[in-house]
Amino acid sequence: MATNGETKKPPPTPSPLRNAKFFQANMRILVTGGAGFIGSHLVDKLMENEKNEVIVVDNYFTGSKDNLRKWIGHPRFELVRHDITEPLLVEVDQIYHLACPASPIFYKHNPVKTIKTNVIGTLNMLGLAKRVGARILLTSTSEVYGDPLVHPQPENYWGNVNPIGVRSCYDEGKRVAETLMFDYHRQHGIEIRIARIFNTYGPRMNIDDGRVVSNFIAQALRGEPLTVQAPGTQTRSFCYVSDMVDGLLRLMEGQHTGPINIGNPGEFTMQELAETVKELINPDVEIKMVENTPDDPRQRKPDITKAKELLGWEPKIKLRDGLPLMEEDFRLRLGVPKKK
Ligand SMILES: NC(=O)c1ccc[n+]([C@@H]2O[C@H](COP(=O)([O-])OP(=O)(O)OC[C@H]3O[C@@H](n4cnc5c(N)ncnc54)[C@H](O)[C@@H]3O)[C@@H](O)[C@H]2O)c1
Ligand SMILES: O=c1ccn([C@@H]2O[C@H](COP(=O)(O)OP(=O)(O)O[C@H]3OC[C@@H](O)[C@H](O)[C@H]3O)[C@@H](O)[C@H]2O)c(=O)[nH]1
Repeated sequence: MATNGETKKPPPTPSPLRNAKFFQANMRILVTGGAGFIGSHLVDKLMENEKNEVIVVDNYFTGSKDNLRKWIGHPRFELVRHDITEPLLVEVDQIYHLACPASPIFYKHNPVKTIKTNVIGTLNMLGLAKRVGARILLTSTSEVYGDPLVHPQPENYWGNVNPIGVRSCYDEGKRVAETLMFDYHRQHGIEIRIARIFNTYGPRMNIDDGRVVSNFIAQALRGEPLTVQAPGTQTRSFCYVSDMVDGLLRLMEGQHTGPINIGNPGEFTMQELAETVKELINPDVEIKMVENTPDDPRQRKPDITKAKELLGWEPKIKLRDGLPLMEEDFRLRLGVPKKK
């Protein structure tokens, strides 16, 4: 009611845009680290749903705008340069929290920054989730199992991690991030989801990322020796990125907090991986044994019983089928056409 003699104004008419298609979006989703390898594939999948608006925040340490170029300028998409060690205020319904360098070379490059990203960055994202009531999913890692003494690794295995080693900024950082997620869940009722991701590969990995699959493919295409780090008998299990994204979406949409292992249980020694890459991509290339780095886990293979039972998820793409898809992307980016 106007009490001071002014004429009462009718309420403002809503903008005509309110009725436009894009304003009917009913889920606003934040993806931290969305300019990186897994993050950008996740964004592609989220953007396929016309009811999603996607906001990516990234500091471009290991990610690139190029991974998101098809979405830049799209009305349901926003890209923000932001470092998650600083607070962030955005109104969102869900948070996929991926921001963190994942390649050992990059996460060891500035270990203090890596642990800040895992601890302060995760605190900031949990603070945001609490403030706006968003559900938050953390991409944790198989590295929380350290150099595992139980094989394959189920989620109830507590791990064998060196707390003062060169990898601890990452593996202990992710363990603290998981602790923070559960403390916010128990203390503040935040809806949480934790994925423990095992080695993932696919198109868009940085060519000089330093991880084993990208190294071997780039080396094979450049005609350089494949560098197997000694002893070469250490094992890993490799999941193709589309399978990974499918697992993350099911976890976010499902009813289980996790942690849930998401990975492909096919297990290979690094020597076997090198031989497979050689056979599929360049039979003329040499395989060379080189020195390893400290605390390299000797074996790793997910027990995915929980993912199968609770999420109805299991990987579909075998290593032999995934490697050629990644080869194609690397050939384009390196300018090495396939011989006829
Ligand atoms: N790819 C794997 O094999 C694997 C395995 C286990 C866990 N993970 C986890 O999945 C997530 C994504 O991994 P990826 O392979 O896509 O790695 P990536 O390095 O390609 O992507 C990480 C992204 O986070 C961004 N980032 C890093 N620090 C940041 C900060 N402080 N603020 C804002 N942005 C920041 C990077 O610029 C990059 O775009 C990571 O959390 C990683 O720990 C990956
Ligand atoms: O050129 C290389 C690179 C690596 N390797 C070996 O390949 C194995 C895998 O190494 P990567 O650097 O690809 O990755 P890691 O398995 O050590 O860590 C990975 O797994 C868990 C995730 O959380 C991490 O983000 C991811 O990098 C290691 O045994 C390493 O010694 C080689 O033999 N040659």
